[in-house]
Amino acid sequence: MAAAKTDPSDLDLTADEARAEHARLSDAILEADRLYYQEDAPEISDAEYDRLRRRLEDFETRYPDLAGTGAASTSVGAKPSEKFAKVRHAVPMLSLGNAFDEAEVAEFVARVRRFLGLSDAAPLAFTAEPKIDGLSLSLRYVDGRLETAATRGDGEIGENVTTNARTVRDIPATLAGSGWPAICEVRGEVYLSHADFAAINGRQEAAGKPLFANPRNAAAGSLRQLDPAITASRPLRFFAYAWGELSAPIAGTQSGTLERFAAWGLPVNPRTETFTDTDAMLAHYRRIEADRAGLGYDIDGVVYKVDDLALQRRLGFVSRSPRWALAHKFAAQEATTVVDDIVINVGRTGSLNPLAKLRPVTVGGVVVSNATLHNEGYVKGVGADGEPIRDGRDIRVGDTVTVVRAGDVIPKVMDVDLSKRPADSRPYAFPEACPACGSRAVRAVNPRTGRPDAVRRCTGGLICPAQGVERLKHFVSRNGFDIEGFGETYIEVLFEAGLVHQPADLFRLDFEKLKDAIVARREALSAERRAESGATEPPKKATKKKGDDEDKAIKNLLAGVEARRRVPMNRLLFALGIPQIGEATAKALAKRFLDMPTLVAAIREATAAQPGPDWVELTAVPRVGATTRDRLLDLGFPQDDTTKEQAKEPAKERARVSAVQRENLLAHYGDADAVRAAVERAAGQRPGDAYRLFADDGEIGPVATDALIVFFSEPHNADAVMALLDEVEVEPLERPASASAFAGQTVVFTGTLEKMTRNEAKAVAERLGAKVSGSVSAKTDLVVAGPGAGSKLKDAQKHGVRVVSEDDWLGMVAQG
Ligand SMILES: NC(=O)c1ccc[n+]([C@@H]2O[C@H](COP(=O)([O-])OP(=O)(O)OC[C@H]3O[C@@H](n4cnc5c(N)ncnc54)[C@H](O)[C@@H]3O)[C@@H](O)[C@H]2O)c1
Ligand SMILES: [Zn+2]
Repeated sequence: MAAAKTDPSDLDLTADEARAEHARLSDAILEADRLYYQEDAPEISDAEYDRLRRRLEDFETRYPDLAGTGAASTSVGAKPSEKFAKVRHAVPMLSLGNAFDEAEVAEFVARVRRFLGLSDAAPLAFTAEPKIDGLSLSLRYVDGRLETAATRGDGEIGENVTTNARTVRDIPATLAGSGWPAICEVRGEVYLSHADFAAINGRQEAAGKPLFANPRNAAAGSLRQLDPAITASRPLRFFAYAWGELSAPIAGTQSGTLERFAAWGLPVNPRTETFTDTDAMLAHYRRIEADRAGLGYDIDGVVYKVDDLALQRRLGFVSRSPRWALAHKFAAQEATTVVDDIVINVGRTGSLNPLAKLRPVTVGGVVVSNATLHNEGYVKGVGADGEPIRDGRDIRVGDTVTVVRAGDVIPKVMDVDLSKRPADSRPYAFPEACPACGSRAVRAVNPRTGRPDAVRRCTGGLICPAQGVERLKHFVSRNGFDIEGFGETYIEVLFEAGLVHQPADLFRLDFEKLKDAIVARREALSAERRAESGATEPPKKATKKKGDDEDKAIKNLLAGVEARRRVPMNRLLFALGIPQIGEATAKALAKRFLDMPTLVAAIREATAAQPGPDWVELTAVPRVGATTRDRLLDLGFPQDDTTKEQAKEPAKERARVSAVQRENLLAHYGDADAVRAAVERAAGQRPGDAYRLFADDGEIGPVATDALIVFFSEPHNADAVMALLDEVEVEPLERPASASAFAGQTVVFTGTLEKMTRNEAKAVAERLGAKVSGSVSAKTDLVVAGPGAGSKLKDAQKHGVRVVSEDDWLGMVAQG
């Protein structure tokens, strides 16, 4: 096969040493396979994995006695996960032989010709197809209808993912056109676009869930789900390029088959071409490699296949792969360099993102000098609790590291070469204050695991310039202050102009300042446009008419702000954008604490009455509620809750935990002794009542309590809230009136409303229990019409729906 790249030190191994090394390689490959295929979470790079495979092959060439003796020598993929039903493939799903340079491709072509007894001059066609970096899927169509979808698994037996595959839009439920065999097994690759991958990871991050390392893992993780609703929410894509069982032949060539696939509504990769000339084929490979970053999805090479299916049959298979195909992989997108510095970027959601400043190095043709280090957990080797972090790399300034680029995703630091670590290096001290605003930065405890989150976040949400724009947009948004006219653009303009840093600033705007900022922005924009179009003449003066319109718009903005100086407490709380405080929690807080000074004082008291870490951890054990927790703290963890004798004793009886709780406690702490010790420690760390007022309220709970404490402990935030309270008047909780005369009615607003904005009108109607609709039908109960109402008014008359003026409506509302 490939030119042997044997490590010279392999040459003089004793038979025992060779066997041991062979076993080590085989184990390393099987473990990497398990992590990659079963867990969708590889721990080594693809290039590194390919090196292991290649070394195993070379080893077996060098020591023929060992050939085929390790489990990895002939394995494909990994065993199907037990989570799924199994599907036996009628035709096995194999791997592909690899080539890493052009000489190996030439060798492959020569080998095929030799095997077929063809002279160098005899024509021989190959298809060249992008090698999509996703996961392969076999779709069994019976009479044109999708019957089963299965992953590759170990090549013989795959996982049944039919329900999930049906949610993938690229996969037709029925084949289009005609002429497909009654049994038609279509194979291809499920993948994710770069854009969708980024969106999924964005959502994972927002939900505090682990991020996917790359689009392939995200695609595999999304398809291999027990809950098809999750698969359906991920925009998976599909390309067809192969087949399994067919009850009748489709075409005589690979390319002909792909054409038929396309006619049946199966997506086929548009960059597939057929070549009879090796040089032209390699030129195609280079073009695809050059276009790689712009494709929008990951590919890791080009697959060449003998086009003629009769010749494919003659060529047959070697152990893991067909003899008629070859995967020509792209040059490794990785390189080794030194970390000169580690710096922190603050993300728009306040995450402290570590970035490695690298000694510049060329990776896959691009000079790289920055690479992401993901989060604090990744940079560090051990967590605050002293436990090693699962994916923690312990990366230090001065370290020699491997940098990997995948598609157009930002380069990342993968591995540290510990043998090159300077003797005086120190673990990186991750900052505990936000570099953008100086507020404290904390790692929230994950309520599901009781462990700190891998990401550290700035707590200065209301004043942090790195997050400011996002926080302010949230503040004015519909479910927050709902300030009429304040779209995202205005917030950006005012933030950039330095007029608005924190919510209170919105209420301190005046006409002149606002106008200056808007005019400056408009002039900057038109200057930019002129520079782009190369025009040289000076800007036109704004006309009088335009100026008047602008003044009117600014007045309207200010009126929108004034209209919100009175705000229900729950809206204010939600608008602050405190992590974990959604609309429901904001309502619960407003219900319990009635006004802001009372709430702030209660949070201060709760802060002083906080529990110790062991109490918090106990609280995080799933299904252990406040009542059970307190019983445990009072009475200890029971020896055994199953014997009747013990259950009779009143104390033991009261200390009982349910079977599920017991199991969860044991799973969390390890064994009964560990639970007992933890409960004892927690008993000494109980919080005061001021804390429990929040934490034991079913609607607030410990997670929100901690988030409030973190938020209000940051003086910047507390000051910003006080500044806001100086500007606005807080009303008590906003309640939906269920018994109103409008409950359950459908109301339509039309024409120009003069006393309220559309949003306000809608909010009022909804608060009274009405449904607001955009069109008039026989089901409409009431139309509120302002001046200029048109077709909706006609519709109302047609359907005999009651029509009232805005004033009438306000009168009706006032009466309830
Ligand atoms: N990082 C790790 O720990 C790790 C572990 C295992 C595997 N891997 C990666 O997987 C590769 C080997 O695994 P493999 O056997 O799954 O893949 P392979 O590279 O040997 O190629 C076979 C696969 O290519 C895919 N493919 C994409 N486009 C194709 C096309 N047009 N025609 C045919 N096949 C196409 C199919 O899914 C097929 O199963 C490694 O080279 C490595 O990149 C990485
Ligand atoms: Zn900050």
